[in-house]
Amino acid sequence: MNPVLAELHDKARAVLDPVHYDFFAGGVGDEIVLADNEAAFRRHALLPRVLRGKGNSAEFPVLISPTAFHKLAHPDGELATARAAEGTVLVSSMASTVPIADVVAAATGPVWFQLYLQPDPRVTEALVRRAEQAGCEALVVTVDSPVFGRHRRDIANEFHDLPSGLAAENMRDLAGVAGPRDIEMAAFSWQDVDRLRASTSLPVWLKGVLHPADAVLAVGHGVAGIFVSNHGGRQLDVVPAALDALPAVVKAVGGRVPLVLDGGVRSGGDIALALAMGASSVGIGRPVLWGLAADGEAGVHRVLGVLRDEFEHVLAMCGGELSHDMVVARC
Ligand SMILES: Cc1cc2nc3c(=O)[nH]c(=O)nc-3n(C[C@H](O)[C@H](O)[C@H](O)COP(=O)(O)O)c2cc1C
Ligand SMILES: CCCCCCC(=O)C(=O)O
Repeated sequence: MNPVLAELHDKARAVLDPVHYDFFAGGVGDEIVLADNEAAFRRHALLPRVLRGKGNSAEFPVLISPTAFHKLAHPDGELATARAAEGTVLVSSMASTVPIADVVAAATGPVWFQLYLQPDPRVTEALVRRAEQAGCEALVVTVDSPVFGRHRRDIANEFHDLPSGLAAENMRDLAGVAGPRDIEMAAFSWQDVDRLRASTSLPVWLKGVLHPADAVLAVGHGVAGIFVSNHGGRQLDVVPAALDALPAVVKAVGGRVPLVLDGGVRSGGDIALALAMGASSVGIGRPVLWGLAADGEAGVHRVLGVLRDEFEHVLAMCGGELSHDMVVARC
């Protein structure tokens, strides 16, 4: 891990309420997948190419993945994250503690809205209208959560509710219910994706696809792109690391839509590996939360800055381009 990210993580652990630290840090079950997401990067290496006469001209291929409840990390919450995002796409969680309109107003770059489809279609519809009116540029539908993940740390800590004064602000005053509604998890189908696409002109991405057959279905159902993700090891503890699931999805999709690799990315080298293995970009979750908890907007800015700097350095060292033939197993 980049040492600046490690330092921010240590500071976040020190300043956060331990219950909230566990909510952010924890995963499902025995946290095998949580650990494996990072370990998978250590199982691969890059063979750099030389004498290509190319530098580090690529765009910064990093998105901020959606994470809930930023005001648990810092009083400025998602406003600080949005201000720090600086041109990087911010995927704002439906479970944000700041309303989406205020997140977009504070942002310096594009904001996409992460959506859990809701059993009451009127609630989903109202959320989509809210995201559109706020100026979000895409919807990211999280499809890996038919039920809540079972997080042992949260169960042991009896962490069930937000502290008083905090709420999932996007859930306020929807479909006839005054005040914030609960976010509900439920099983949906491809028809629900079709219905959502028909209801909006925004591009619709799916987040939480691991099986290549689902990736092919997603392309067939007209999605704009796919997050290859196991939700940062928070949903099911028997799945592969996100990076290990990537190659089959890359092969199945064959370049028809962009793929975001999300889970365990902690350095510029990790970003380069994911790109060489076929991702178009990567998503980062917890490092942003550590930066936010440690130092608010400046902390998130620092996280993005060190990743940008490290990625550019690695890319220059690799001859300015990354391709699948450069990836080898680490012995
Ligand atoms: C505290 C926390 C809250 C999260 N909240 C959401 C969420 O509201 N919606 C969602 O789709 N994913 C959510 N995720 C998953 C992230 O979007 C992302 O997939 C994951 O954090 C990536 O792994 P990483 O933390 O190793 O970078 C959350 C993850 C964490 C750690
Ligand atoms: C009670 C609302 C929970 C929002 C889901 C947040 C999430 O996805 C997570 O991983 O945590």
